[in-house]
Amino acid sequence: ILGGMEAAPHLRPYMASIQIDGKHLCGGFLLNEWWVLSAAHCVEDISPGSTVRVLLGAHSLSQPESSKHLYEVQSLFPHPDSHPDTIHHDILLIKLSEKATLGPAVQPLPYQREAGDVAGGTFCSVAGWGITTHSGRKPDRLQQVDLPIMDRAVCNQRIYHDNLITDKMICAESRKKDACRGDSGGPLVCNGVAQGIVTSGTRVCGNWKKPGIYTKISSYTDWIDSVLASAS
Ligand SMILES: CC(C)CC(=O)Nc1cccc(-c2cccc(CN)c2)c1
Repeated sequence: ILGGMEAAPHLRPYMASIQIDGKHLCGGFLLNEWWVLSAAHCVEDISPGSTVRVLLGAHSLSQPESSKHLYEVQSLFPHPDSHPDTIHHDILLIKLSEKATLGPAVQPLPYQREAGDVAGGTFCSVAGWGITTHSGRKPDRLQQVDLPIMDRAVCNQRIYHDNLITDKMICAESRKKDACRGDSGGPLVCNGVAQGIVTSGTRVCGNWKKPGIYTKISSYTDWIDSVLASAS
């Protein structure tokens, strides 16, 4: 997260750290006791031998916290139409190997099921353990930032993303404040509801000419329901 601040500890109890061999890779968030939502690009480069785990209940990645619990993963479901070299359908469902123990620091986050667009100018928030500087500084503790949504028609102008943004994506402004490497997969939360998932998009951070691109969750509710029904 660029241009943000340290989050209040455990006030975002849905936040997940997706870890490979004990190292933070991406964000994610808890849908219910068995399932976490994240971004497909997060798992595209995982070698067969490495182990994916999900850390819940954390504020600090390194310090012991009574609410922290590292969960094994039963299965990964990247969207079937996701692809390493496109930004479409960048969404991933993760089934935990055991039911997450809920508590004050571990809670699911409701997500938008109804079709429709968040109005341009609406302030939403993003949180994550992604880099906080352009030089790649990695925070130990969860960071957050508030960002205004950018209307899709504006975001598709040539000076911005030049018709790259589909109706399955959301744009948010990126001037100085932005999500960045390691924040992919985290939720874009508007009025307490997850509307989007952080995607790497053009892999640029903090440049107003390249607004942040978020997978629009309400475009994928049928897919989410079908995976949860098939794998539960
Ligand atoms: C998918 C990961 C395993 C690899 C990765 O994340 N790369 C990467 C590199 C540079 C910027 C970003 C990035 C993330 C989130 C938002 C944005 C856009 N502001 C960029 C992401």
